[in-house]
Amino acid sequence: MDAVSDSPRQDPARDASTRVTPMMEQYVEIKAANPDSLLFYRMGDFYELFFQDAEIASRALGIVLTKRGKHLGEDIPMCGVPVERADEYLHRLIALGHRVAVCEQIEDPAEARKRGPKSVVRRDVTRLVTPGTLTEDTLLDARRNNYLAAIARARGSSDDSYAIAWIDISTGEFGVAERDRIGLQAEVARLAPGEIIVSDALYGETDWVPYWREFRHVTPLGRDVFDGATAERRLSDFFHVATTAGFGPMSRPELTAAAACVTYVERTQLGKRLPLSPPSRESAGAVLSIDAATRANLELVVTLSGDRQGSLLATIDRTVTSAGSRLLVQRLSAPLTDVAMIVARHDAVEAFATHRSTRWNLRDTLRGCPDFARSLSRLVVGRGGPRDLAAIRDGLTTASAIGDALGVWPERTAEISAHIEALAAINRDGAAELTRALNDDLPLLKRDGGFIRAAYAAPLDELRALRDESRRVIAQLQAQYAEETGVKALKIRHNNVLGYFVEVTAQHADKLLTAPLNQTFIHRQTLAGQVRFTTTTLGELEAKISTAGDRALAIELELFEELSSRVMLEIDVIKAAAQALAALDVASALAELSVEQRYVRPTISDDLSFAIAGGRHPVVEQALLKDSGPFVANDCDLSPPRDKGPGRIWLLTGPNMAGKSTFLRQNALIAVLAQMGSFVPATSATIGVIDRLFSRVGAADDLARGRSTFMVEMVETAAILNQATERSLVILDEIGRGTATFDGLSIAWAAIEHLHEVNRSRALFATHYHELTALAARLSRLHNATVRVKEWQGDVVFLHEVVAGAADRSYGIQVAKLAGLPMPVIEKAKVVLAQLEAEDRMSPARRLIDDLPLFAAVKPTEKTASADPAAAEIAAALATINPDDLSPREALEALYQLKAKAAKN
Ligand SMILES: Nc1ncnc2c1ncn2[C@@H]1O[C@H](COP(=O)(O)OP(=O)(O)OP(=O)(O)O)[C@@H](O)[C@H]1O
Repeated sequence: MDAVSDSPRQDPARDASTRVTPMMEQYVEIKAANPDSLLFYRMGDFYELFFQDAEIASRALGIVLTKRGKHLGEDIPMCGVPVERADEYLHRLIALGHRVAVCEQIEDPAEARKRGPKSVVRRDVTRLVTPGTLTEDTLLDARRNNYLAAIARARGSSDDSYAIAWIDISTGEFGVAERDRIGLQAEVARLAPGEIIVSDALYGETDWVPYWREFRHVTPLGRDVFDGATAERRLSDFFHVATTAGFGPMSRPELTAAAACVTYVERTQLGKRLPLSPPSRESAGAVLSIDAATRANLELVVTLSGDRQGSLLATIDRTVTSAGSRLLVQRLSAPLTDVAMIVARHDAVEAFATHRSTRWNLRDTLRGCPDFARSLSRLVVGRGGPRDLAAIRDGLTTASAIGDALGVWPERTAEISAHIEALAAINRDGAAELTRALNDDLPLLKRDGGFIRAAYAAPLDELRALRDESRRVIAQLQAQYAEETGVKALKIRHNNVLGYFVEVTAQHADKLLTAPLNQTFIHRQTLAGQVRFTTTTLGELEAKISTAGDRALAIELELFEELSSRVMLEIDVIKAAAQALAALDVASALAELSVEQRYVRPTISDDLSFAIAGGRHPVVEQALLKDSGPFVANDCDLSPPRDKGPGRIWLLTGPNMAGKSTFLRQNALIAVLAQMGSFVPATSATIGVIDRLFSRVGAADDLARGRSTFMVEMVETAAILNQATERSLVILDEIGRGTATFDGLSIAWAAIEHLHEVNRSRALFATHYHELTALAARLSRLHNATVRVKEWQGDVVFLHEVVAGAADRSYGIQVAKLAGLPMPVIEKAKVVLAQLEAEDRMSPARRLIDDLPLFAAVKPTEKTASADPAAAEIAAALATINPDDLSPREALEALYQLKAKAAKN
């Protein structure tokens, strides 16, 4: 967006000969200080936009573009939005990628008038609105965190390292982590920030430009924000601490990213100190790493088309509060890897699952609990209203009630007890004070008044009585005037221009305009049908009413500040209580889900087991329930054979539409659910903790980055083969499908061997290349599985049962028939297929599978390794390699060396 001052016609300072109105002078000065934001300039009940801002906003918002006077001889384009609807317009502008500077009147217009008739009301920008720094409920999704993320880089001699810091200013959450480039991108995918800030330098780097393009809101910022040298000081200043050491050790890029976040937040909130928690450092490996492609493919929190509906999240979300819903998203996005922590979460879910009445009571109580963490943040930045205080009151009351109820629950687990402790720390007097102070029905804005309960503050009661009394007197006065004038229809009315006035219809006006009544009634205004008057008594009454009203409001506003500052004193306790309630909501919601959907508690272990009995796909199962029928449960066992060595790979073949992709995904989803602390859709599940989850399922062109479908597929496959470890779970669906048959087959073949021999991950591999099933004879941990179908009168019937063995054919033509391809096409296809199958018996691919020695170029299987000296040498070399310590380049180098060794022998 161009700055207004960039345009010569908009900068009056450049033409000293031209006189500029004082208001325009003020506008231009403020706009010049905020060149990259649209300026909402407050004028009475409107925010006005001028010049280029007006043109942009009128187009974006579909509002009328008008003119207001002249500037340097040209019309000034202008458009405006009413103050009470500003949030709605802000939302739309932010969503379109604009930033908005909100400029308020910071003094009473009466003060300005005192300085002279031509003085302009003082104005200043009170807030910069950007996508990552929103606090208003109307601008936020209640069920998702809205993160601002800062990315900082530290140049290394071999590899650069990166840090990401993230803040949700509406809840105060603050996290930081250091990662390599791939890990960083995985974190960004997990957090899905509303806005990313980066240094100008990193933003402009050719290598990074395509990545930034994937996001709607990336804000490049100057060196001062990303300066590593001042980072520690800026961070400790923000938290008013002498040093950041108390936050735990942080690397230089982490400090830089964290400091960039707080500096940006301070800038956009113009110095207001938000109630941020100190940065909590997330070490690599603490959570299950899921790269962006896998996250998208598995549709964890949104579907591939970006909707919540249809995602795993939507399927499992039974939370009853917004804060609970947000925590569920966080947990689903970052499953744990620590066995004890996962087990503690399962304990809590089990306790609530087995005790129905406790669960139901808890959920009932939580249902009425407002989103008080967000109210707290609004109060701190001075954007809170009476309803936010009420939310704190109700939140604290709920928290105390739940703390009391669960505090005496004999079945509470260690994790539940920790939450109860947080609830017990609440100062109950605070909630009681708010209850005494606040009315039941509250206005949205504090300036509307009327939110303090009667009998809470004596001076307020007196003023209100005076105001109300005067109103009664007005009603009496109206009756008295009607009597005196004989005009029954005489009314006393009020508007903002005249204040209180006497109104009669035109036909009675003469009476009041002539003696003797004109002694009392002073003419003010004549309209088409009515004539308006005032009287001395009415004027006096009006003054009384308005001063009483103003003074009452002033007292209410004072009390509001007093109550808010009392709340601020307890900020940490209130935040901890909100978090505890969210965690209890999640645990009881997952319990509700497990009972409702027959999920079971998984066994989590430290080994490499992965044994699912009767597993179901959570999303497909619920979708099928609604329309077609029951979901067929299937087993999956990738545990190491005889419980030794690495896990297995299942090679899944089967006709189209049989359910291969569903099976692959369901096992990945079961792992995610288990490690996030949920029960799982199965009859039993044992899972050795997975460090990284990879999936390559389906792909679309990535035209934005100039990649074809096949290229995307290969990039994702390369990432898996370069990074997966023995602890990883890999899901590969139809590798090689996007290219010519032989190329595809060869790539799929080599990928399976690599997975088996080098990555040694637990893996599921679905393919249409039935030739690959022959590999099971040579790869000891490769297991063939297929999805059963029945042929019935020339048609195919899908049984969706996964059994040991290999599929013999694809039934593609039968599926095509089901899809409604015209009969002549089907018949012709059958003829072509018969011909091809006859030739295929002689095909080079067949011969290759039969002839090619599978392990000519790779390490032999572990079974024979010890007997063969060459194999032993390679095994010894391999033993010195720790894949986790290798960069992709080093891994490739190591692989070349191993191949060279194998070739030499
Ligand atoms: N276990 C199951 N029980 C019941 N229905 C299932 C099951 N698995 C899959 N289905 C149904 O079959 C449909 C096809 O499944 P899926 O897409 O997994 O097949 P596929 O074998 O991967 O097909 P293709 O090879 O054509 O990609 C699903 O949309 C679902 O409705």
